[in-house]
Amino acid sequence: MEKNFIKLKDIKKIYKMGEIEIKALDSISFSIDKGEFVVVVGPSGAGKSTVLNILGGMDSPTSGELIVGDNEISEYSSRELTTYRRYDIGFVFQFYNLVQNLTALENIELATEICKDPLEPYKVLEQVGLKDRKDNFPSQLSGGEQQRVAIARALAKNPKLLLCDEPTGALDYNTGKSVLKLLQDTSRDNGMTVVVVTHNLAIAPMADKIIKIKNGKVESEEINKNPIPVERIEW
Ligand SMILES: Nc1ncnc2c1ncn2[C@@H]1O[C@H](COP(=O)(O)OP(=O)(O)OP(=O)(O)O)[C@@H](O)[C@H]1O
Repeated sequence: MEKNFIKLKDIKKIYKMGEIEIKALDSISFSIDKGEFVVVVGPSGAGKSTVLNILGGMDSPTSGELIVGDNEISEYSSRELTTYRRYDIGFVFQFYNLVQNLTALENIELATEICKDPLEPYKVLEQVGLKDRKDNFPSQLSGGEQQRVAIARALAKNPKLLLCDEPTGALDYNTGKSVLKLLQDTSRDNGMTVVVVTHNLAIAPMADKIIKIKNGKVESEEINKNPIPVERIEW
């Protein structure tokens, strides 16, 4: 595992709303190794989504540094950030965000069209257990299946980093578990660096590293030497 592949140093994010300043992130520092499965957990409003958006180049810090590999992302222009989002980052959102008039396979193909070194869309669909559903539209798939397509779409880009914002937020208990298992297996089997943001502290034991965030600060950072397979976690 490449140590400290991603580094956040004293990241602050202040949103100005007229006279009012909202400190979403108040000097956040932590690092992520290559291939690590990281869970970022904290209560609503803690700053989790802001961390994820900065990691993914969707937002820029007010101050501080974000380094990914040898690149200082926090210095990037908006054009460079576009390239970074396109080539280096896979996103998985709570509500899947699939294109409704494209099939499962077409959704994945569309994403790979703008990439440098994508994986074969059908193979990735097979990997997430959905090859038989390739010609189905999102409305013909269950929530869990749609989220699997969304994960396949993110993975097919062959990103350096997979970012997931409450990926099980819209799923029932067992479906949520199987989606988390897919993410955990993907990290293990493909050496993929995965960051999952959630308010559900119960899933923390499945992670290699747990970052707890509260009021825009890192409350604790814990390395888990023995991550538990998600199927053995109950909540
Ligand atoms: N674009 C924005 N403009 C103004 N304030 C914002 C903006 N985005 C986030 N905030 C504020 O920053 C703080 C952190 O928000 P963030 O969405 O990162 O929290 P979160 O931990 O992801 O919460 P949740 O679990 O509810 O999604 C909140 O007080 C939020 O209102």
